[in-house]
Amino acid sequence: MTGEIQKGSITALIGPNGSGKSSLLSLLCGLTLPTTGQISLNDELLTEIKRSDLAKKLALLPQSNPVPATLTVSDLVTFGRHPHRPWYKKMAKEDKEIIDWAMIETGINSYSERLLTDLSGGELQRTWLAMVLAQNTDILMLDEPTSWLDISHQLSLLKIVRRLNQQYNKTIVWILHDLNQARQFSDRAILINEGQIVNQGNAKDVINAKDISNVYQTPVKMHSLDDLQILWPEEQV
Ligand SMILES: Nc1ncnc2c1ncn2[C@@H]1O[C@H](COP(=O)(O)OP(=O)(O)OP(=O)(O)O)[C@@H](O)[C@H]1O
Repeated sequence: MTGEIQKGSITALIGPNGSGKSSLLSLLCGLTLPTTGQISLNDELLTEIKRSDLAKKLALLPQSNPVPATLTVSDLVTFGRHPHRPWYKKMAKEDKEIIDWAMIETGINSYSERLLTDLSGGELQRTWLAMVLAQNTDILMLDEPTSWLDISHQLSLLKIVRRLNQQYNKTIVWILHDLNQARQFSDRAILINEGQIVNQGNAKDVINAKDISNVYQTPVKMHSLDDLQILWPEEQV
């Protein structure tokens, strides 16, 4: 089945553990090569785009990142500029402006000189997001960006990403395990099961009780809460 990510949209990759979401994201980023099929970006085959050029078009926030002990917040965000300047060149005014912008957009500018090891989980995740943002790409790929965050920090991060999409027309592809959040914060969804795309389209259509029950092998119902519709497991303990 052919899958499509629409420019300027937020697309959620959803599916059970081990269904192939991270593998698909890795393929979309050119980190792994497809054994069959093709992936193209704006009509150009991904395999024909130089890695250094690809890094100017898309940025990936992986699922887990080791925390370098001696680095500060601004050091890490500066790494985001790497694809845009050779290691031997000093940072230009434009690099500094983009780094400052990324830190302001993610709300981390007030602690830019703190060590990464001194940050809370929520602060650290926003710092990683700022680093990815400093890469200044049109496309952001985020692998489970809200895992390990409490509900308030999850919402804060989801809102930052949605603002980046709406204000700067960033194309977002993210993996989210919370199906209600995926439904609420994404325009589109791709439902994956056992390495296959089961359904794709408008997030509100794809994330429906019937398909989710089937794919996750867990009966769920859709409930209305004010104007919000939420999925809830049918069986309560
Ligand atoms: N490097 C690899 N070599 C071999 N098999 C792999 C490799 N990476 C992942 N897999 C397998 O591919 C399948 C899909 O894994 P993947 O990590 O893409 O799933 P996922 O949907 O992202 O899962 P989760 O929600 O648990 O993160 C799994 O069965 C996994 O064991």
